[in-house]
Amino acid sequence: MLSAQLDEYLAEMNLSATTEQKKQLVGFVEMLNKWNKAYNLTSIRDPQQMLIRHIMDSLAVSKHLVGERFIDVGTGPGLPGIPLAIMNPERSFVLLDSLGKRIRFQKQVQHELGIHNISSVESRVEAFEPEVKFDGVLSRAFASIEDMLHWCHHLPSETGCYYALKGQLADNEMANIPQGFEVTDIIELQVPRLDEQRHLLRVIKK
Ligand SMILES: C[S@@+](CC[C@H](N)C(=O)[O-])C[C@H]1O[C@@H](n2cnc3c(N)ncnc32)[C@H](O)[C@@H]1O
Repeated sequence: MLSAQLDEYLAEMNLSATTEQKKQLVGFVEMLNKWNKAYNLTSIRDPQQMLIRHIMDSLAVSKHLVGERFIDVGTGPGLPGIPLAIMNPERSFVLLDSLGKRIRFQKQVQHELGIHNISSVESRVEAFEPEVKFDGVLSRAFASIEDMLHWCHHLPSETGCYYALKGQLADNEMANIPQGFEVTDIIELQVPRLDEQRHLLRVIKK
């Protein structure tokens, strides 16, 4: 059931996946569903809705990414980082969250599903000092854009940028982009079976 739906949604989004990648995406939904009862990972309880609201929602940004090294800050159970890592095996993803139980879940996903291009870090983002900076700093449902840019100012490389996954854009949020940063793109995203606004904001340091 889930895999038939996944095939349909991937085709609608014009994304192609190998049998192994599809197995991993469905496996991730199944693990979210199983661990959710004990770990409270997401308020969405129905696996079919998880597929739409978590997996496809994350994958909607896949074709807009540029570069090789990414960090997903406030990733929670690994969103959007894990679906993006599965579909972009040539890129690496650091999944950062301050809550230990979410990190434990991600490590189990990595182990059970054999995802080799992710590493999980338990830290507050403000305290995390990476050895090598990132081409892309991603976040979904993490903070206002203003706070995200303040807290993550030390993470992108010279040519790196921020990708903020947003629902409806709030005027006051857009008016509060801190000095020294510039929104270069506002991209409307389409997620199959989701009749809600989704946007991707790309921001650079000026
Ligand atoms: C609402 S959840 C969003 C999870 C996921 N990105 C998603 O889209 O479902 C926000 C996450 O940010 C984490 N978080 C909040 N403040 C943080 C900080 N300063 N540093 C690292 N993680 C933080 C929380 O532990 C939580 O898992």
